[in-house]
Amino acid sequence: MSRIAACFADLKAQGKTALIPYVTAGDPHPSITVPLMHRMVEAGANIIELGVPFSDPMADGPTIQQAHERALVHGTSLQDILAMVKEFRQTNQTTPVVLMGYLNPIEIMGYEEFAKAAEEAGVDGALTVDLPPEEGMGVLPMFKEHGIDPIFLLSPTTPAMRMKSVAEAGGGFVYYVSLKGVTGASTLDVGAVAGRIAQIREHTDLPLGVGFGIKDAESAAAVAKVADAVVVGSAVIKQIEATPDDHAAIMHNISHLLASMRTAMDA
Ligand SMILES: O=P(O)(O)OC[C@@H](O)[C@@H](O)c1c[nH]c2ccccc12
Repeated sequence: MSRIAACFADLKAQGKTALIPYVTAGDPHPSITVPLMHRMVEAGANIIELGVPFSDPMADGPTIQQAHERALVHGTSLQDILAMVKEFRQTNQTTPVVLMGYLNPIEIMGYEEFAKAAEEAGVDGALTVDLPPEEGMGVLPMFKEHGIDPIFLLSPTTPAMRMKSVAEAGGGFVYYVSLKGVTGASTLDVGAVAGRIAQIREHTDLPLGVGFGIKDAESAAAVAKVADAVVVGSAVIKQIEATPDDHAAIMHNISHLLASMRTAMDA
């Protein structure tokens, strides 16, 4: 069983929902990323979404765009990120790590080489925003061969017919984008999300994660009632944005945010 499947099975047995924080690797400095990953697990994170910095993150709002820029200042590369995951795996063999980003850095490395290196580093999934499953024919078998679950996005505008094919092409979990727009939105209609989640469940047995616009304990708890996983990105990155030069404060504030979400989700 894959690490992601095991994680969801374990949570299901406990009647819990997965908490998935997103951080951009290398933001605000490469030295913080691995310790921050461990700290997030201690605070209650079940899966880590690790962003691969890219110069044109077109699905991201200003908060995460700036995270990419801060990480790129230090030249954080895909190779560096795989080394970070490897280091994380030295003391954590159970928490799944999903690389999250855009196709370009993977294309440059080469798909096969990436899949091999990612497997060796201990990566569990890859979410490439600009690779829709329809265009992944050459790539997806390679990912799967190396135990990398391809994670795909569904949106409020995805037609029912496509839900099934996207879910079939994917692995690990399905990521439902809660709204039309970019990351870091301030509005979240939990009622509308619940309706769409029910519809998606008719087409797949994969766990369903929801992201975009979850920013505090209250919104995390509300989404946890209808989904299998809650993804939180911009609210985490805002803690970095607040004190970019104070790593201890960043660790403390992110840990505090995630712990408050965990408590509310489990209540
Ligand atoms: O930032 P938000 O609104 O909390 O949404 C999660 C999101 O940031 C994270 O999953 C993510 C970061 N970059 C992305 C690009 C596309 C889809 C999702 C993402």
